[in-house]
Amino acid sequence: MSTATGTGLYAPDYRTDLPDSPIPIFTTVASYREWRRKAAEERKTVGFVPTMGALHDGHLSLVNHSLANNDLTVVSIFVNPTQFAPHEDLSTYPRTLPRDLELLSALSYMSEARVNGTSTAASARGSSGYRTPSAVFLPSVQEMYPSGVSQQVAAQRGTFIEVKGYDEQMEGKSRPTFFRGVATVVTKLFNAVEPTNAYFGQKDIQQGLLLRRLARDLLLSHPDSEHLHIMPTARDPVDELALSSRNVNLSPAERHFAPTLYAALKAARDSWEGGKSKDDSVKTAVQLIHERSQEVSGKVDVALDYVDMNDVETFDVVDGEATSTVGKPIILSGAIWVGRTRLIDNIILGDDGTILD
Ligand SMILES: Nc1ncnc2c1ncn2[C@@H]1O[C@H](COP(=O)(O)OP(=O)(O)OP(=O)(O)O)[C@@H](O)[C@H]1O
Ligand SMILES: CC(C)(CO)[C@@H](O)C(=O)[O-]
Ligand code: BAL
Repeated sequence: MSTATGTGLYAPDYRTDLPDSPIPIFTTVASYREWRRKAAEERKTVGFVPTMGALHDGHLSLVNHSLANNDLTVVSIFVNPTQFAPHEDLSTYPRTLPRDLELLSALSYMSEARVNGTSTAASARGSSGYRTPSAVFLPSVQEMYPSGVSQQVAAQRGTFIEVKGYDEQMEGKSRPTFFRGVATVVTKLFNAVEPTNAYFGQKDIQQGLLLRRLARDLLLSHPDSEHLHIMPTARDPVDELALSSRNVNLSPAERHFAPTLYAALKAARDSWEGGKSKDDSVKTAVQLIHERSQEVSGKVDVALDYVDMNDVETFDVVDGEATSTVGKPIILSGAIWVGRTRLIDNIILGDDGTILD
């Protein structure tokens, strides 16, 4: 696999060196559109799971949701340079395409028609009743950014999308150019892929909600905001660490510590649901992270980025002493550095059924 060193963007050129895969791979927008046109002629629904690769069971849970609810399922793998700040980990972001393709190829969903033993299988693959991922979209950096690309906002040229007022809290506060990059690339991916439904993970809750707003504000139809689904976070079955591509970068000691973030959020949730103020609830989480980091001092470097509670609609920070917001959905989220790996997680307090699918 060659590296497009000329761009300095650590972009493998998959068009020249593609691993074998039983799933059709489209490396250009034109070739994908040809396939998409046929799907439209056949009136097939298309589910879409955008990813940056290094797939894990969290991604696969999104793909399984798509397989269950659409005739066809497209997965994109694109490590988007513009959502990484210049000092962030674009160069070391895990890239595991051959394994990603193997994992996707092993997925299979038995459609209801097959389960019920009827012969009217609404299947994506002939009449067998089994649905498997239909296509992998693997665009190049050059095609995704025809006007050129830079991680430095000041040096960027061409069209970028910003979702004003919703990209500066929580993750946006720590990563001020992150959502500009995400909103831009996802708009491009939506334009190329033209999905009926798109699937995102709760682990990146601000991203999912911001993209719903983008779909609404830009009057998108593929997908419209109601077809942009946010699915629950998949976790390690034993210690509940949120699955994440970057977890592979954790040392054994760091991996052991990593579930502390979710434990801290759960402690804050219990405090809040027990009637304590927002300030006290957040303090409970921060205290737990602090105590556990003392226990591993000298072995694991831990740095708290933030723990906060934000309104699910406006993303405004919940008023410090208020308990009057109980009953209204709130994002309780946090980020910590464990060694050189930044972990994020969240819990929705009082989800009223409008946030997660
Ligand atoms: N544990 C998870 N459960 C459900 N969805 C997830 C999980 N982790 C990631 N996703 C979702 O998968 C999609 C692609 O995410 P991405 O490729 O960035 O993986 P990631 O694990 O979030 O990587 P990173 O290490 O960058 O956080 C996003 O919609 C993301 O929210
Ligand atoms: C949505 C996304 C694929 C855009 O690059 C990325 O932010 C991610 O994987 O969460
Ligand atoms: N899932 C979030 C991708 C990122 O951190 O860049």
